[in-house]
Amino acid sequence: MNARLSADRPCVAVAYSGGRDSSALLHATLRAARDAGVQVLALHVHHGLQPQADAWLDHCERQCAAWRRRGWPVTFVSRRLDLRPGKGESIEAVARDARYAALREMALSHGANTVLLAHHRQDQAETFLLQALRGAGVAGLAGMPVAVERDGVAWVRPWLAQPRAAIEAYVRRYRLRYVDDDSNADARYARNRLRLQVWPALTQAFGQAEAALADAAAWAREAAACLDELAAQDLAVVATPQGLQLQPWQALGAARARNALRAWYRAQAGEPLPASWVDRLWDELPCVRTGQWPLPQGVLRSYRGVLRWQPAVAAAPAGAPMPETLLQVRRAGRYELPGWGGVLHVERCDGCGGVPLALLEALRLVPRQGGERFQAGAGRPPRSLKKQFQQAGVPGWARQGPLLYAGDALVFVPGLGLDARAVAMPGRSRVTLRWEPLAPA
Ligand SMILES: Nc1ncnc2c1ncn2[C@@H]1O[C@H](COP(=O)(O)OP(=O)(O)OP(=O)(O)O)[C@@H](O)[C@H]1O
Repeated sequence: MNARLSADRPCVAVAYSGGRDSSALLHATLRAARDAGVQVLALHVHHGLQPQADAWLDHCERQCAAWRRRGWPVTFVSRRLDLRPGKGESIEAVARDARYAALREMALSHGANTVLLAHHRQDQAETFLLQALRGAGVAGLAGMPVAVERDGVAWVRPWLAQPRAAIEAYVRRYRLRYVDDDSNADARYARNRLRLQVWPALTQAFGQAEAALADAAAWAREAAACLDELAAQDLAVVATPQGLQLQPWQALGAARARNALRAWYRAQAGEPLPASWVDRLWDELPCVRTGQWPLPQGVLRSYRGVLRWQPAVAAAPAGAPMPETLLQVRRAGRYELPGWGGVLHVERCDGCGGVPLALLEALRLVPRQGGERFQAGAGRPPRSLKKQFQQAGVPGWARQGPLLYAGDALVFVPGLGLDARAVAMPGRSRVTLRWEPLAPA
């Protein structure tokens, strides 16, 4: 049942599993939408994991059809998933990610950019407890946000402050029909063990547990926001485009420095730094002048008081690629050189030095062999590469890229830049070069 949505009426989506909570939320949303002239999309995801999933989809579709016959503004949309978790992947996590992706895709393709989820106060309290039992920090203890914008969709949990009992009362009051998910009794899942074995005892001994734990999550959320702000202020001082400046970073003191490190790493690597790594780096960085710490997504390297992040390159499909020996550059852009483990960036710079673009038409890419001489600036003598690297403070691992020659003329050295003799060459359409090394996967 996929009635057409009218383009000129606002539209909101509800993630409708068919369970008690989302059935109540969809019902309440429809009652409000009916009078407000809003259309409602009921989005159902069939995970394809349990034998009953077909019956749940069927129930949801029929329930929406019944509401629609009553004149309620609902449109049912569903998506079947074909989940194939990789080795060692948690099926719960794979299903959750795929569910959110499917909900997003269904909502956006039907013109809704807000999706309502039926999480309530007990869900939030449980999340807080589960995070605490995993030893989470404040960001984890903060639990779920009431509203968050992600990938073009506003995910909203209008009932996050509602006690579970209020939703049960609503379901009784309107005699709503819903499906029961048997997997909720599966004790392999931590949330189910908490719900079945711990929650009844906890609430019996502490009557206010649900409200108190949800309040604690709200405090943690506020604290996490303060820590993010503090990290941003500290990083404005101790982080530069080169990396984290270790001396001022240590001077922040343990708590602030570790908080800043976590935020800096997240910004660099796009994922959180595990707590054990924060401890390790805090212990080791002050004692090591030059060091490297390989992580799954790349490598952290310290050199001359600066901590840098080098992301890993994607693994080559078959064996390591051979270093490229020739490169034709006819326009500005990004030239990937997997054999050299990096990317050459060619950027236009008319009127600001640089080398003529025409010089780069047939570049030779050559490894260091010793004895090369590089001229760092106009009027300065060419000197050995080794001396130039030392003087410029280029760490050993950043000296690995290819030397670029036009004929026999050295044009560019990763870490040092353009040779002044090439810069002196006449020609229009000038460009600068930049080498971005990528760590091996
Ligand atoms: N298969 C699904 N299809 C659509 N939305 C879903 C699905 N599963 C979960 N959701 C949405 O995510 C919310 C949280 O899901 P979760 O499984 O944690 O809760 P639940 O207690 O099973 O909720 P409900 O009682 O509504 O099924 C649900 O209330 C619903 O809004």
